[in-house]
Amino acid sequence: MTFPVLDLNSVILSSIGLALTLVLVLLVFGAYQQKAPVMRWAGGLLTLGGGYSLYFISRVVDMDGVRPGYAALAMTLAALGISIYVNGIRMLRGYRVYRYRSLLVMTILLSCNTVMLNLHAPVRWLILGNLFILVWVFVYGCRSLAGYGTDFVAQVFWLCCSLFASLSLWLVFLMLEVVLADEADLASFLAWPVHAYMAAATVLVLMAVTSLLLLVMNIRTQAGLQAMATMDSLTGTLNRRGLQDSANRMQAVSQRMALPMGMLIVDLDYFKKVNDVYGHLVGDVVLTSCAATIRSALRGGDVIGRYGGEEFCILLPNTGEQEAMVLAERIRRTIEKTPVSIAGVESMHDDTRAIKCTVSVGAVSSETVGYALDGMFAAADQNLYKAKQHGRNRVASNMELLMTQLPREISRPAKRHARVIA
Ligand SMILES: Nc1nc2c(ncn2[C@@H]2O[C@H](COP(=O)(O)OP(=O)(O)OP(=O)(O)O)[C@@H](O)[C@H]2O)c(=O)[nH]1
Repeated sequence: MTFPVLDLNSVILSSIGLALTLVLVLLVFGAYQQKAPVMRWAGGLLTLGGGYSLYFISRVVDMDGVRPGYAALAMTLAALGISIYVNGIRMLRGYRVYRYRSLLVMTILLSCNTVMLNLHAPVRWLILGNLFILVWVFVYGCRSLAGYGTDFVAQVFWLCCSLFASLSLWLVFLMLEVVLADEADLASFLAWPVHAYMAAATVLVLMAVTSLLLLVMNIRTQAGLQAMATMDSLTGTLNRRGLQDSANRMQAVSQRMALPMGMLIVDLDYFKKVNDVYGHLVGDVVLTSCAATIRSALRGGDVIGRYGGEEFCILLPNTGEQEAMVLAERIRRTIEKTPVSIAGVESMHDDTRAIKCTVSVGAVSSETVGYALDGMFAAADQNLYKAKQHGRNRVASNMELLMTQLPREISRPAKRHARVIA
């Protein structure tokens, strides 16, 4: 077995490359530490540009054998540029910078280049090898930007993007080789290797795929933002804004179709005590759990949202006041008989395992107050106040003689507990 002879030029160039890279890395990750992220981003682009300029210079100037060394150095700089670029974007987006990983990539790149140079590998091999690493750096960086590998579509998107980028670069190299060659003419252009055409076709396909994926990602982002803007993060119900949107839609449809629309405002009783006695963590668990319990008592089509701190509003399509009362009573009873488990939650009373909760409900429907939403909200609030005034853990509506008008499902328990107030 014969060992390759060390090429002095390559070793010197690689060492210069290593030193330069280290200096640049230190510069960027050290001195730039306190400066604006956009500096890193711009620095990355500049380094990238510098790397490729160096490569092109090495292609134009005839340097007898030294050329591969320059190509390797240029590619290393290019990878460094991409690395800084990705880190710059990470900073702009408020993520942590990959310091040591970037250094690792640079070291691997330089080691590979040095080995390849000492093996007297042809320039094209060197370019391909480096492009491969560039792809890796780019994919790795972009993967992290796309959310640490959680979103498959984002991953595929960035993979396609990086393949697209590296294939495009390769095509540019091939094209420049033809243009820079002495015999550059149409014949030599047409005599391009088949793989160049294949690469071109792949680039086009990748372009289409990436555009499509970008579209999907944008739609998803839009949907995510929409959800974030209209959802209450604690309870998973709609927030006030989402509730208002839904109420507007439901009101418009109900009015157009001359259907009744119901509304309930459900308020947890003595919730302040829960917070004071058990702490806010338990309070949050109670809120979340009650929201889930209320949701379980609703029908498909009913809409629930968090109206205030411990208040929920429920919109009921095609529901008159009697039916609204039935539902309100069902919610009241369900909450009453479903204690909230707080096992495992950090509490100020470690011996308590479950908390019994009750709710008061104000019910209203368009039948008694009309379709104007402000009027409905106000009336439901007033009824809630009435329920609280009469001792809590009960339901109140605008209707008179409610007890006799209620259907059987509610009238018996309602009579028994005398909790429904007209
Ligand atoms: N843990 C927690 N507490 C909240 C949240 N939002 C509001 N609160 C608390 O809910 C409590 C509401 O107290 P009050 O308005 O006095 O109502 P209450 O104690 O339920 O009394 P009544 O409604 O009259 O029965 C306050 O202590 C708020 O701090 C929340 O998101 N999490």
